[in-house]
Amino acid sequence: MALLTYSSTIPFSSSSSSTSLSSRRFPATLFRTHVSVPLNPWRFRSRLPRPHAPLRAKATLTVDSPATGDASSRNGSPRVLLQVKDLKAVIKESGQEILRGVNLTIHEGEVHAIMGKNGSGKSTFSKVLVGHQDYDVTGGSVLFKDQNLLEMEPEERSHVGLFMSFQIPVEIPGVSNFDFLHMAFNARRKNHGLPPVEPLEFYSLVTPKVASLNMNPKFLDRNVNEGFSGGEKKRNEILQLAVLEADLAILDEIDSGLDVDALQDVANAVNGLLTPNNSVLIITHYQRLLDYINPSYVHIMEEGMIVKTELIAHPRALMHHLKSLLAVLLADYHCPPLKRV
Ligand SMILES: Nc1ncnc2c1ncn2[C@@H]1O[C@H](COP(=O)(O)OP(=O)(O)OP(=O)(O)O)[C@@H](O)[C@H]1O
Repeated sequence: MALLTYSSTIPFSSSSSSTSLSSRRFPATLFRTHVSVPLNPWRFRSRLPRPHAPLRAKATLTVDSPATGDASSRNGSPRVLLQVKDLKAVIKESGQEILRGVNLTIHEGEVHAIMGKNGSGKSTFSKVLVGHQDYDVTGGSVLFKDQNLLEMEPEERSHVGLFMSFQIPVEIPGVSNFDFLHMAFNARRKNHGLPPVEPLEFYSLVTPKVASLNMNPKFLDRNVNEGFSGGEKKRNEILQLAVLEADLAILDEIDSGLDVDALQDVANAVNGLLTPNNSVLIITHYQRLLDYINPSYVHIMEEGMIVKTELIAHPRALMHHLKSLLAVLLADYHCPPLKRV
């Protein structure tokens, strides 16, 4: 396949640990990036059948991305949802340092994946984000939608739109799935100043989501996760995510223990949840989930730090990056934002 290779400077907002460039003005926010885009052979040989999979191009960053990002203030640029700077955390009991300066910026509309060896700190990072009691934060900052996440209780974090799946989902004896989802849904509405939704109306909202996950509707009557298989628990978590419509979903190893069919259902459901206004952070050991959910960025974690970030320029993500670039250029040259015509 022919390759069109070009070098360009694009703003890169996701971060790694070793740089802390200012993102205030345009020259400082630009990073030399080499992008290899496979030319689309189907365009020139239109009689050939089209492949089902989208063409993917990989961009290799030659300069680390900045720890900071200020895109929310730029005209038309995707809003920064999560901004983690130099985050350090220890295990409360032993004082052992696990996170040694994590930097990560996630904009709305992006899918980020964190990969890394066993024990590199991936799950600790996600648990620290949701405020797990086992860890103490010893340095750095975390802003979620411009609010200091580290000052919030775990429950508040979910109310402001952070959702996390668990490697081992919890069982809640005596509470049906339906009641649990209904309660969580109304709690979120209350947090947004909206009136509660009655059970009947909620039922009509939730059943299409159950169907889209290839789940039996009877499943709603069963107690939360009680007696569920591993795959059912994972689907149930994605159902919770779909119902709660989180702004940022952290999916910690949702692929572990799933067979191919369940993996596809879960991946399809996650893809179906993505909008230009929310984001997903996937934590995984395996590439296989990323074959079904296209990440915008893949980060590699080692010894409690993100040591490498790769931009995956599949068509949807590429559009997102181009939009960011345009917004940065317009803002720096004091142009009004582009309008749809
Ligand atoms: N609550 C805890 N108590 C004791 N040790 C812990 C705790 N949490 C994390 N650790 C240790 O911190 C290190 C990082 O663990 P973490 O679960 O974050 O790694 P991971 O990258 O998610 O690994 P895996 O891919 O195996 O899930 C490991 O050595 C682990 O044993």
